[in-house]
Amino acid sequence: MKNNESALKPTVLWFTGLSGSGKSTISEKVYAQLKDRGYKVEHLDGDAVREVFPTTGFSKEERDSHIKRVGFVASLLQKHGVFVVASFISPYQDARDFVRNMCEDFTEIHISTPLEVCEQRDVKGLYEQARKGEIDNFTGISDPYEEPEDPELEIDTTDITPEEGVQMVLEYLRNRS
Ligand SMILES: Nc1ncnc2c1ncn2[C@@H]1O[C@H](COP(=O)(O)OS(=O)(=O)O)[C@@H](OP(=O)(O)O)[C@H]1O
Ligand SMILES: Nc1ncnc2c1ncn2[C@@H]1O[C@H](COP(=O)(O)OP(=O)(O)O)[C@@H](O)[C@H]1O
Repeated sequence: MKNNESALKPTVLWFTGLSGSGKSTISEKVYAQLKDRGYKVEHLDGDAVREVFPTTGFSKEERDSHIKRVGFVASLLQKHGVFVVASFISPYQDARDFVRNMCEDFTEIHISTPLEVCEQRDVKGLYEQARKGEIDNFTGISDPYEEPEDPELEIDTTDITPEEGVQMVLEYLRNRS
């Protein structure tokens, strides 16, 4: 491994948080860092999975099935020694716990950037549409987000750079190995 660092133990790095909180930005960089260090790693992202399965909606039932399916895939990959970087809003505690219990090694990372900051960023213009009532069941506006009860790591991206967020994740992985 790079710089003779001791090997990191593969886990499912599960990024949860509001739209625009920074899940994709940080998780893509963590994915690249792990790959660069020679680890087997896969990235599962909400938007990418939903592009393949466009009929998946945003009711609790649909979100829960979607999260349990991708969680199952993540658990299989991790069991075979692959790091999994998963970024999903995954707003419900029971679905996240279901995935945690299914995985041999699970690391919940709450990207806890507050709603006001996410809404101000409005990366995709979705908050504006949700406020106008043009999108139903929008997390944080017209649908709940249940804050993780006991995440392994919490990162608020309001006043940090994406690189600082990545370093927090890598430091966590080094410390637990
Ligand atoms: N109603 C509603 N609520 C929340 N998000 C919405 C909605 N409609 C579309 N989008 C877009 O879908 C992305 C979230 O997909 P996920 O699979 O991560 O969501 S979930 O885990 O099933 O809750 C999310 O992407 P991110 O911004 O990357 O989180 C949005 O772009
Ligand atoms: N420290 C940070 N970490 C992650 N994203 C940040 C940070 N600071 C600012 N941002 C910006 O916030 C936005 C987050 O969007 P994105 O990663 O798509 O969020 P999500 O995947 O949670 O919807 C991006 O435009 C990104 O450049």
